[in-house]
Amino acid sequence: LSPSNGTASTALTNYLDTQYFGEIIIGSPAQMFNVVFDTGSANLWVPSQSCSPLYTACFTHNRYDASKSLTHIHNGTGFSIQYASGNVRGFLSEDIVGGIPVVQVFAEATALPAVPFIFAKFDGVLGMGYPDMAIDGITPVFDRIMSQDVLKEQVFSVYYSRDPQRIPGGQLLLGGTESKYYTGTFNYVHTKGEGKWEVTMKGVSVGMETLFCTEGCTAMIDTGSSFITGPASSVSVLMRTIGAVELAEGEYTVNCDLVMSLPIVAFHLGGQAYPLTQEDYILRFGEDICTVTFRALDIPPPTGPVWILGANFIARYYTKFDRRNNRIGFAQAA
Ligand SMILES: CCc1nc(N)nc(N)c1-c1ccc2c(c1)N(CCCOC)[C@H](c1ccccc1)CC2
Repeated sequence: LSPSNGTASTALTNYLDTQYFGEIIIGSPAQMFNVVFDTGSANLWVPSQSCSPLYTACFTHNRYDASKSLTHIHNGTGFSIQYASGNVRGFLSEDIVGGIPVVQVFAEATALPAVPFIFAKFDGVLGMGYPDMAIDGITPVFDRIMSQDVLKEQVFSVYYSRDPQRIPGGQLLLGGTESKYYTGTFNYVHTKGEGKWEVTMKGVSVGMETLFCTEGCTAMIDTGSSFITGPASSVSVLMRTIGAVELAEGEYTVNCDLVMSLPIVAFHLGGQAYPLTQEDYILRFGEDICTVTFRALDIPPPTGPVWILGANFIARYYTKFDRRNNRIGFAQAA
């Protein structure tokens, strides 16, 4: 993250269109980590040198070694965070983070469950959510950067490529938008104003019919999720409508020969429809396995019920997260 004309850009790696992450450095001398820049959470954590080697997932990732950093400041407060796909426990530390030097309180993870972190191609997570979402009331990285007044705009934009071979696999741009990653203009939707990257969705349509969320519902725009998730009741009907079969818990596949005949699924946000074609919501693993990138996921109140629009949505719609105006902008991704 090196600020130039009031913006700072980080290239992202795209792993199989399902994981997108970029590099940050922590401490002096610099220790490098791959992290997901995650709008669904608001804390920074990386695996810790003091994570027991019994946790295979720690063993197979870069670990922060406090004893090797001259700028490390001890904290030691307990930390635990819950994601839809797994949770992480550890303790707090403080050190210099990133190219834009911010002194940041972050968590050293000492308990990293093998499922799912053994599948993570990244080491840790850098939450890009609002401060209200931050565990232990820690000021998030982006808030610390905003308070340095180095950014042209108090926004950040996310490009996720739709082809794992494409270089770069994506981009996080702090302070503005990158014109080469979108076409047309931005349509904006205001956040629900509860300190989350959440908006009111007006409906989910399959083909010409609005079948779900017909009375309105909540959608989280989540750069940390691979897929689109929705309430199990809606997603199971959606899957039956497109002829998908449930493979594992909440996971669906379709016969690859039928992919061409699949309907358009559209998400109605802020007076605009955001359609996904079968190319956008089918992942082809090899010749004959076509998985649907919608997952059934019931998130209990008060957080849920909520639809989560993840990487496969963002790959189609270049997304601008606007903290100045508490709104999210979408444009056709290039
Ligand atoms: C980024 C943190 C996070 N933040 C939010 N808001 N939601 C969720 N679900 C995650 C999360 C936690 C853990 C893992 C994850 C995602 N993964 C997906 C990366 C998505 O990269 C964009 C990978 C994966 C592989 C196999 C099966 C399930 C998941 C590794 C494990």
